[in-house]
Amino acid sequence: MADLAAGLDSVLLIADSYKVTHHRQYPPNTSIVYSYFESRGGKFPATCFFGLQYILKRWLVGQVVTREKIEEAREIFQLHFGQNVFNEEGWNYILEHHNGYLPLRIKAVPEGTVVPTKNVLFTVENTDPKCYWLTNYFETVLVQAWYPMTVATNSRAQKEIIARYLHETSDSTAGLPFKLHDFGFRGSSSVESAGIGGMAHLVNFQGTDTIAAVTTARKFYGCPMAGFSIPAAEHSTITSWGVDREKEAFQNMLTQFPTGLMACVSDSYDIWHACGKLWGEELKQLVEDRGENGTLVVRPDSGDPSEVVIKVLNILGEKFGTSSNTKGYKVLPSCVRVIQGDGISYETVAQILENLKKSKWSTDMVTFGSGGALLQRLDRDTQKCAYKCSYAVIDGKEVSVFKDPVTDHGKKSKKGRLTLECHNGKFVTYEEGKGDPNKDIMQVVFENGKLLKDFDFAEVRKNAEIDLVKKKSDS
Ligand SMILES: O=C1OCCC/C1=C\Nc1ccccc1
Repeated sequence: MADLAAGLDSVLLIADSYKVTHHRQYPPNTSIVYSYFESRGGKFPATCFFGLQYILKRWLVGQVVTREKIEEAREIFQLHFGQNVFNEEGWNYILEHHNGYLPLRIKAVPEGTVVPTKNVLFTVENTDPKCYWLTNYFETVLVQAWYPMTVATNSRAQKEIIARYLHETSDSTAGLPFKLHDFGFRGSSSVESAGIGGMAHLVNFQGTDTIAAVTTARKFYGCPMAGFSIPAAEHSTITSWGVDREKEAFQNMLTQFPTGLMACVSDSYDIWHACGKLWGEELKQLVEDRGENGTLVVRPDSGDPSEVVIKVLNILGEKFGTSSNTKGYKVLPSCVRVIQGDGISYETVAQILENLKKSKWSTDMVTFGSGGALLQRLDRDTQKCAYKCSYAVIDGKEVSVFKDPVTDHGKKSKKGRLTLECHNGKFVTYEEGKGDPNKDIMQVVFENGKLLKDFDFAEVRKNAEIDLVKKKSDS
């Protein structure tokens, strides 16, 4: 019996089923199919392009077509369709004439680039006229780039909000990279997607608890350590001491981690008592005497985020004292801070920061954690990501290809060969080959099975930087 477990790593088996039947459906003598990927619009006006390189390296680069995979696919598709629709000849041709390398050319905007929606982001075409059917075979896995780019876009939008409030209410934006911590590992749909999405968040920030994100960045973007975390409690490590020993549990955290940052979830029973009596009185001296850079980060984890964060700050301010920064906002001594990791999303973070500002607290006193909203509560429609054929060569004649549904002209697709150019800082997509290929921002990143451009994470982060941080004038 064939090995039933195989197949989960075969490039022949990562397409939607119907694509297996598409080689028979194009016009006779089709020699080129050229398609493009865009964000047609959606929640954010611009998309931070990220994650194509992961897909290329994970699935398409190298000698990905083998005799075994062809045999296996033939067997699986015979069972799956109950008839012979598999393009064995086509795949054998790739194996025999291209030595298992995929004869495709992919041009893409540099990873991390922020591009207004409705612009081309990458193009795909076959480089061997016999393999016209290959371009759209890989739509399925290439369109999955929607996920990392949408996470990066959503995460970046929150960075802009936090940066604005930091700029308005604190002495420095230096802490910005650690202001939104990834809490999303458990709420992700799989370890792989947590790695991809967690890595996308790290394009914009440096705080994460999603270990898969740093391992994925190491493997696919050459980044030895893309994100950082600190010693932190969870409810079990506090509640296991019993309701009458929360103080002992807190004291243990202070003695086990005597220097640096340490976070302690403090809402197991009564956060007001925890802040006012335990941290603010009985353990106050220990908190203030912690070693160099010793900072206790109090973590509420329930209640209305706006109300709770401000009330926690007010109690801690009462107990540990406050001073005023150069912008006139309240700051706590460096030995204590707050992290709010419950209910944080693009929709709520602005409101919480506005309430903080109204209460005259510096944004620098708080860090945020975000889980499901950061890595999971998004879909392909958030940025309306789509892949469409815009050009073909049939019987040796070039043709523009498009759709324009009478039932939704928002789904109208672009025509012809596309280039993306930048004119006085504005991105413009040229259709019908009317652009200047020498000015195309899109670069060939993949050709005939080889990765031609390997982005490292630092380059991606630089491309994705937000304006406020770019302007040196604001420090
Ligand atoms: O609450 C959580 O849910 C799930 C993910 C991790 C997590 C908290 N971690 C943490 C890290 C650094 C400072 C504070 C908390």
